[in-house]
This record gives sequence, structure tokens and C-alpha cells, in this order.
Amino acid sequence: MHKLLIKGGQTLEGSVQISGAKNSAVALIPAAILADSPVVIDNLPSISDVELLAELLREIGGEVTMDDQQMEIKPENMVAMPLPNGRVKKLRASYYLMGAMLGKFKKAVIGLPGGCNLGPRPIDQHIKGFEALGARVTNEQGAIYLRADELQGAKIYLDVVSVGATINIMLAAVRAKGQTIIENAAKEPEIIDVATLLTSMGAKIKGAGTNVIRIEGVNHLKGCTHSIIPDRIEAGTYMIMAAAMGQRVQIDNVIPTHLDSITAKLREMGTKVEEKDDQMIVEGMLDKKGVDIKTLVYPGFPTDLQQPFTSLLVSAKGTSIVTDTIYDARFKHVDELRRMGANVKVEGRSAIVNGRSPLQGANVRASDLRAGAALIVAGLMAEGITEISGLEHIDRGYEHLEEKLRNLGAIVWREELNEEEIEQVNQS
Ligand SMILES: CC(=O)N[C@H]1[C@@H](OP(=O)(O)OP(=O)(O)OC[C@H]2O[C@@H](n3ccc(=O)[nH]c3=O)[C@H](O)[C@@H]2O)O[C@H](CO)[C@@H](O)[C@@H]1O
Ligand SMILES: C=C(OP(=O)(O)O)C(=O)O
Repeated sequence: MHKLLIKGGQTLEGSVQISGAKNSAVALIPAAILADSPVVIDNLPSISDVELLAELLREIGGEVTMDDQQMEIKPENMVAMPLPNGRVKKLRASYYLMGAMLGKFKKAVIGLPGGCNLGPRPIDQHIKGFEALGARVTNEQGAIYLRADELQGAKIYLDVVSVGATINIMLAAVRAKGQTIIENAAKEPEIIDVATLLTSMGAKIKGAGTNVIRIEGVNHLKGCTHSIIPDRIEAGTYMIMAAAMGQRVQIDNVIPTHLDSITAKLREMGTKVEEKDDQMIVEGMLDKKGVDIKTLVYPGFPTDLQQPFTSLLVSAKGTSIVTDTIYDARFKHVDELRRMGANVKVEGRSAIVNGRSPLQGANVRASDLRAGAALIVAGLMAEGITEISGLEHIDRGYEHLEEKLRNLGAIVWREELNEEEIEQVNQS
């Protein structure tokens, strides 16, 4: 087990290359199950969620090879092996094995997913979708059993706008008979990315990226090559770091329109943000103004950037109110920020940030992936050394983190936890 150490107060300057999107990658890899010949995925981020999914595909008989940023998945020998325990519990996106295996084999047994603990994260809308397509779904001892004689297209209205349910239903519906219509679908760019891969495989999908998706089922899907879109959450995280500590930071390999909500908020704070074709240039400044943030489904402000943005607001003038409308318990970073000297309190679904309290380095723990990002932003701003444990969360979503930060001028390194620290982690 490791911890991340940051010596705060260094200005950031230079450029950083954004990796492929985690939330696309983790859906595209299971989607390859649906093909009957090899799928090649490019621009894949080297993160632990990707490694776990590669292992899960191997468990069901897939041949998976990785070379740098490219993964080749040979699905020919895959079988509907039950996966009730083990790796499926370590990430959220293992739920995509349900849709993909149901589509391909008409049956699946998949343990309930893990992922960031952000309060309740039900999958009732996924199940409602599978049932509408004709599957019988039961929950037995923490695993979801799905079985269908055949899948039949249906009209499905999602009660909650859900990224996972939209993609999962798409994965099953591409192999259903007839037409499926998903209404009140999520519109995130990652959904378009998955629809693009499925279309290259031979699926017939219209409307991905809008709130009504129409899918015409097909009998067979073939292999293809696909390159993943840039990770807008990783890009947004570096934009936030640049706003906090940057002189001039160029963020390469981005789709600027995916970042509109973050750009708008940074500009509202007084930060200079310049957009180029596939680059953002952010110039940090000392005199930042506090702003209010409300997370919403895309194209609104992403909940996945709420936590790091809260850290940035600690350095801004005045009071800022951060409201998370997607998750009611995504504030575990706040206690840790307070340890570092931040004046932040949580009231219901909002964090109230009274800005401009100086931060001091401290020993803090990342309770989830973006809490980790929040603590890194705070560590960069703080005086002295910040030690962050819980790196297993951060490694789920940030490729080559220390290397990228060091290239920008940050002083950051990883150290092994000592026995006493391991004991503390085990007790927490
Ligand atoms: C692997 C992945 O892509 N993870 C992302 C995905 O998670 P995930 O797909 O889990 O998030 P959803 O979009 O499904 O969740 C949105 C909201 O809907 C609720 N809900 C969802 C499904 C359901 O069946 N019932 C239900 O009530 C959730 O509790 C949450 O309050 O989108 C989230 C919202 O942008 C992001 O924070 C995650 O990074
Ligand atoms: C919540 C997140 O991930 P997951 O859904 O995979 O837990 C995230 O990426 O911020």
C-alpha cells in the first residue's frame, strides 16, 4: 500500500496530455463481448478499472492482450460464466457485463457492483430495462441473475436519468428483436462513444447524445477498431489544478465543448481560459472570486468534478455554495479539507465554502476517486507536505498521475505505507 506526498506551493506550468475517458473505456471493454470477432480499442487509459475488466473478460474465456494504449479483445471463446464475486465488486462498471452478456448469451450472473461509495447507488433502472426487454431478473445473495429465452425490443422510459442504465440497456437491446426506444436517456459524451463502437460493430442506433435513443436489434455484431474519446473529467481536474496553481497550463487532447460547464465556472471566478481545437489553456490567478456550483446531468456541471472544484473554491474570495443534485453523500472530502484548514461545512446536499482560509499540509485519506482528486488540488495549494492515503481509489481513474503532475512542476512522489499506517487504514 502506498501514499502520495505533495509538497505544496509550487506553481504549475507547461503542458499535460489527457488520456482516454475512464467512463467510456469501462463500457467499451464489456461491449466487446457482443462481437463475434476481435475488437481493438485504442487510446485506452492505464488505470486499475481497465485492468480489472480485462481480467473479468479473461475469466469468461476472452483472449485479451494489451500493448501500450491498445487492447485487443478476442471474444470467440467467451462463455456465460457466472461472476457473482471477486473482481466485479471492485468497480462500478462491472454492471455493464450484465447488459453485454444478456445481449450475447441471453443469460448472466453478475455480482452487485462496487465503485465509489457516494451514498446509495441503486441499479433499479438497469433492471427495469432488462425486464422490459423480456429478461427474468432476480437478486440472489448479492448477485443479479438474468435469463431470457429471447430479447424483444421495447419502449423504456427511465425514471431517473442514468448513464449506467442508458448504456446497459443499449448493450442488451442491440441484440434484441425489433426496436427499442430509450426515453429520458442520459446524454453524456461517453454514451455517444459507446454507440459509435456498437455502430462500427454493426448495430443500428440513432439518437445517442439526445434524450431519446432508438435501437434496431441485429442478429450479429462483428469486431472493429475504435479510439476512445478524451477523458473530460481528467481534463477538468487539470483545469482546476491550473486555476489553483497555474501560470500557464496547456491541456492537450481534449474536446473543448465537453468542458463548457467547467470553463464557464472558471471564467466566472476570474480565471483566464482559452479554447483551441483540441486544447485548453488555463492561466491561474491569485485573486479568484467564489462561485456557486450545482451538479447536473450532462451538459450541466459534472458531479465527478464537484469534489476537486470544492477544493479550488477554498482559495477563492467570499462564500461559495456547492450543491450535488446527483449524489447525496458525495462530501466525504470535506472533513479531510477541514483537517488542512479549510472553512467548509456540509448542510444537506450542499457544502458551504468560506474562502481564503490558508491550507496546511496534513495526513488525509481519499475515501473515493474524486475525493482523492480534491485532496491533490488542496495539497498543491497547501503550505508544507500533504500525505494522501487511499491511492487505490485514485488509481481507478488517473493515468500516470505523478508523472503528469511532475511535468507541470509539482513536487509529488509515492511512498510505501509503514506498518502503523497500514494498521490505521485497516481500522478505518
Ligand atoms: C462508470 C461510470 O460511468 N460512472 C459514472 C456514472 O455512474 P452511474 O452510471 O452509476 O451513475 P448514474 O448516472 O446511473 O446515476 C445518476 C443518479 O441516478 C441514480 N440511479 C441510477 C441508476 C438507477 O438504476 N437508479 C438510480 O436511482 C443514482 O443513484 C444517481 O443518483 O455516472 C455518474 C453520474 O454522472 C458518474 O458520477 C460516474 O462517474
Ligand atoms: C464515481 C466515479 O466512478 P464510478 O462510477 O466508477 O465509481 C467517478 O469516476 O467519479
